[in-house]
Order: sequence, then C-alpha cells, then structure tokens
Amino acid sequence: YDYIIIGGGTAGLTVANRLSEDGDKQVLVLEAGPNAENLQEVFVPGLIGAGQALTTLNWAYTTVPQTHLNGRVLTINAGKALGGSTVINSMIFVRSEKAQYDAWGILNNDSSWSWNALLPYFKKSEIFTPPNKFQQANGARFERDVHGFNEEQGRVKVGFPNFFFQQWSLWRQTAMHLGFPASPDLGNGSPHAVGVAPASIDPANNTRCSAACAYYTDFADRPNFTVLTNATVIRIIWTEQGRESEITASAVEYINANNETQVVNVSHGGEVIVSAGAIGTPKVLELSGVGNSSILQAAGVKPILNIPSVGENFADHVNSWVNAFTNRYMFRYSNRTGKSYWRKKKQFHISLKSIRTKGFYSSVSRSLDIAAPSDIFNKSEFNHILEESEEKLDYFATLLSNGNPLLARGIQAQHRLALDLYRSNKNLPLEMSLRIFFGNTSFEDRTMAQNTVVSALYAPLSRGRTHISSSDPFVPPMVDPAYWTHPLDVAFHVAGIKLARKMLTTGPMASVYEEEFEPGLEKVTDEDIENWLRGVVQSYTHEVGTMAMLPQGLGGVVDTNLRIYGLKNVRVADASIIPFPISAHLVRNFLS
Ligand SMILES: Cc1cc2nc3c(=O)[nH]c(=O)nc-3n(C[C@H](O)[C@H](O)[C@H](O)COP(=O)(O)OP(=O)(O)OC[C@H]3O[C@@H](n4cnc5c(N)ncnc54)[C@H](O)[C@@H]3O)c2cc1C
Repeated sequence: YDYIIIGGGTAGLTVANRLSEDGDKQVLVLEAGPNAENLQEVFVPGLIGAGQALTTLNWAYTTVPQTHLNGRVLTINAGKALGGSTVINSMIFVRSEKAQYDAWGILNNDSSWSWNALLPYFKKSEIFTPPNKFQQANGARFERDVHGFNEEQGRVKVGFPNFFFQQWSLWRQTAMHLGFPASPDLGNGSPHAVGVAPASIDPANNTRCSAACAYYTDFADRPNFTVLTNATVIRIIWTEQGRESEITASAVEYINANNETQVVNVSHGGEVIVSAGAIGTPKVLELSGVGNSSILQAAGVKPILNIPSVGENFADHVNSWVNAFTNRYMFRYSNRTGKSYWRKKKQFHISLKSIRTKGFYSSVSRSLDIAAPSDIFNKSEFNHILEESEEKLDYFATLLSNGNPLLARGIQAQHRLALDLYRSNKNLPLEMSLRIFFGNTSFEDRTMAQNTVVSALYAPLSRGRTHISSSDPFVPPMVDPAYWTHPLDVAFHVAGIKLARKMLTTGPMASVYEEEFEPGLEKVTDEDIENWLRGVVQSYTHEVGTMAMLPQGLGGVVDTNLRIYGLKNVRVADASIIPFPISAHLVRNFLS
C-alpha cells in the first residue's frame, strides 16, 4: 500500500478519503472497531447515551487515581468503530476562537497553522444546510462566508436541529441579560457569545453524520480505498538503515477478527499515518519502539527512537454541573407540529418515528454560551490571578513536563501564550449549556422536573500523560490527565459553577427555577464549591496533545507537516497533534 492509515476514526477516514482521490495510490485503513453505521444507537441522534453505553463501541479508558480529584478514577470515552469518536459523540459542530488556532502557528512559527489558513479547509469539509424559518425562529443563525456548500468537495453534513425545548430560548435570553451577545454564528471564529450550535446531522433523514457517513460509506467502492475493520494494530515494523533520520516504516502488524496476526507492507516511497486518537496513537508508537526509551524498556519494548515527549503534554476538558428542580412547564416541548410530548416518559424507547417526524430523538440540540474571563472575574481580581500564575511559570512547566527539559520549555511557551490570551479576553475558559439530564444521579432515579447547567472547563493549563506499561497490545495504557493540577483551572471551574447558578436564577430562566439540589444551597463559599467539585468533576472526553506539533526545542513530536521527528515516512493525523487545547466542543470540525 502507498498509504497505511492506523485508525479509521475522525481524522483517519478524512485523510484516507482525500488521499484515495488519487486513483493511482493504494490506501489501506486498519480500524480496531466494527462498522456500526447501521446500529440505531449510532444513527439515531437522540440515542447518544445508549451508544456510549455500548462498551463494544467505546474504549472507555480509565485514568489512574487523580491526585487533585480526591483520588478518583475517571473514565475517558473514545469511539471504537469505523468513524471513531464521531460514532458516539454529541455531534456539536462549532469552531473555536480565532486567536486559539493562531496560537498553534505562533508556537510553531508557521502561519500556515492559523484561523485564516485553516478556514478554507473547514469550509471545504462541510455541506452546510442553512437554517429554515422554524430553526431561525428557534434562534439558529449563520454567516454564509464561514461555511461550505459544495456538494462535490464537501463531506460532512451539517445543519441545525429540528427539535427545540422551550427552555433554550429562555436560556439564550438570560445569557443576553447577563451581557452575552447573540452569536451570528458559533463557527465564525468569535464564539464568545450565546447561540444555537449546528450539528453534524444529515438533514435529509435526521441521522448522525459520523466520519464513516461523511468519508467512507459513499466511497466504499473506490477500488484503491480498502478498509479493514476489527483490525487492531500492534506495531509498525521498521527497516533500519543505520542513521536515526533514516528509520523507515516498512510494514504494519495487526490482529484480525479471528485473532490471527497479519502483516501489510508499505510500498517503496509509501507512508504510514497514525490516526488512533490522542490515547491510541502514542500507544501504537510506543509499542513500535518510538517514545521515551526508559518507559519502553520498563514495558519490555526494544527502543528504536528516543522521543521522550511521546504520550506527554496530555490535555483534556472536564465538566461539572448545577442541578435545579424546575416546574412542569420546562418539559412541554414543541416540534414542528407544536405537539406536546409531556406525557411521554420512555426516553430510551428507540424511536425511528421520532427521526422521521423531527421529534425528540432527531437531534442533540444545544444552545451554547461560551464565556470569557471578563464574564466571571472583575479586572483587578483577574489581574491578580494572572500575576500569580506568571510568577509560577517555571514551577508548573517543570512539574507538568515529567522531567523532560525541552517539554518544560514547550509547556512554558504554551502557558505564556495562554495567559496573554486570557489577558486580552481571547482564551475562552468555559462552555455553559443547558440540559435536562446530567450529573451522577442515575437516569432511573431522576425526577423529570430538573434542569442542569453544565459548565465545562476549556483551555486548561494542566498537562498529564499516557504511556504503555506492557508490550501486550491488549493491556490498556496508563492514562494520567493530571486534571486540576494547575490552580488557574480550579479558579475557572469554581467560577463556572457560580456563573451556572447565576444563569439559573436570572430572568427569564428564574421563572422556571424552583430549588438547587446540586451542589446544593449549603455550598456557599468558593472553598465549599471547590471541595464539592473535587468529588464530582468528570472528563469531557476531548483529549488532545500527546503527540504535540511543536518545534523539537519545545519538546515537540511532530513538525508542521505532521511528520514525526527522526522517522522517514510516519505522520500523525488526529487530536494528539494539537499542541494547545482550544475552546470548542472540540475538534471534530478541525479534524474533518
Ligand atoms: C462522548 C464524546 C462526545 C463528544 N462530543 C463532541 C462534540 O459534540 N463535538 C465535537 O466537536 N467533539 C466532540 N467530541 C470530541 C471529538 O469527537 C474527538 O475529539 C474526535 O472525534 C477525535 O478524533 P480522532 O481522529 O483524534 O480520534 P477518533 O475519532 O477517536 O479515532 C481514533 C480511531 O482509532 C482507532 N484505533 C485506536 N487504536 C487502534 C489500534 N491499535 N488499531 C486500529 N485502530 C485503532 C479507534 O477505534 C478509533 O476509531 C466528543 C468525544 C466523545 C468521546
């Protein structure tokens, strides 16, 4: 094969589709999971929770006990199917603040990684359906200039939901009362606002448009585009020619559905592209002998190339919530026909009719409110917080870099940039969204009359790591996101809970507020909230950064062409290359 792609997920299928446009090139995708596109739990948007619960479609990585979260072990969901995480994700298709994409280019001294340079590709990837009158009446807005409509080139079907709860309009009005502008488009690079999020859903039939739907199903008959499912890659095999810079991938070893070991060869001049996700990719590289030599030796793998930053620089979003009782009014909802579904309680009834009639299950509708520092801190208070972080730049860069001096410089460069962006209100630390079911209370134990505001911590400064601990490919990797290690992350998250409370109790949301029950009104001070949060915070499963695109002098693993330093023909294309987390929900748009 001219190109062997390890992992048929979000980025892997995108790359495979585009490469196979050249009919002279043979492209192979090896995907560990099955093709699950025909499962109702996958294609019915509203059954999203059921999809995640299917452990067969979810790697469900577990973390080591988290020091700053009361020693709790958290789960990080990641899709294990053709289409990767887009098979189980929430389908929100928004973009981050321009300055955050620009930060990638600044860190790499390469302006080809910037909002302006990426926007044409963002547009190329999508087939966008503008909102109709019903969707506009429910708050959907779009700016034509930032979207793609080309049915020849576009692949991901993107549009607005057809189903809206009444409370979302109250939520948006409340946000506006609190000073958030109404967003003209949450994908326009200025998402510090409130608006209705577009979703990767096919408007023709209200079904999920995963990466498999976008980049594989309609192209499966290309003779040069081969996809093997249930194929778990064990390692890359190398042709060593003496000098490190000439280490060349010659083949890839995988285990097929019958548990047989197979080898596929890379053509002369061909390439291997690793797209196994932010946890899967460093694992494949480490099993192949590329990574921190001491970690590899301890795991029983012969080192081929010592790159100590492989698996480091791990960043993830986390979330938490405020739950409040509400009155019945909130649960009457309208669809196109204006019909009331108040009495319908079987939430997990698989409703194909619902997607036909644009009912509850036809979308995962979200109105998002993206907050900046100015929304949660007053200026002098925030300056003080930033000064404290600036004084400790060295300390945290060293602490978070696991004894790797080059990466310490890289983390320090990221932190400096993040603090500068915070100062100019361009690093957006929180996403707020209104939901009806969220938190630790099981679905069965919930009363219906409940509102949740989810507060997600974006742009975190904490960095952790993931590494193999065994040469056995079926032993899950060690995952330590080191959540909440940096005090600025804690300060933002506590402030997010206070903002969530304020949103629930400000008009017009206040008109449907009855009483808060989580964290509970007895949690008054910042310290009370912080202590409660340590016991409940969850992963938002937006992990990035473990094969960071950074200069070698800053502890990078890949260059700006996504080639791994020191390897002749191996690139990485997935969330692991993102050096600096962005404030979007999260990277689907970018990886497409
Ligand atoms: C539950 C959930 C909700 C989310 N909600 C949203 C959202 O609403 N909007 C948004 O933009 N983002 C969301 N995200 C994040 C987003 O979906 C991911 O960041 C993105 O899809 C990651 O893409 P990727 O290409 O890096 O990895 P993935 O899409 O995860 O692809 C990696 C692929 O590699 C395969 N693989 C791994 N190891 C091997 C191996 N050894 N051999 C062969 N194959 C292997 C995996 O099975 C998988 O298919 C969500 C994520 C999750 C998990």
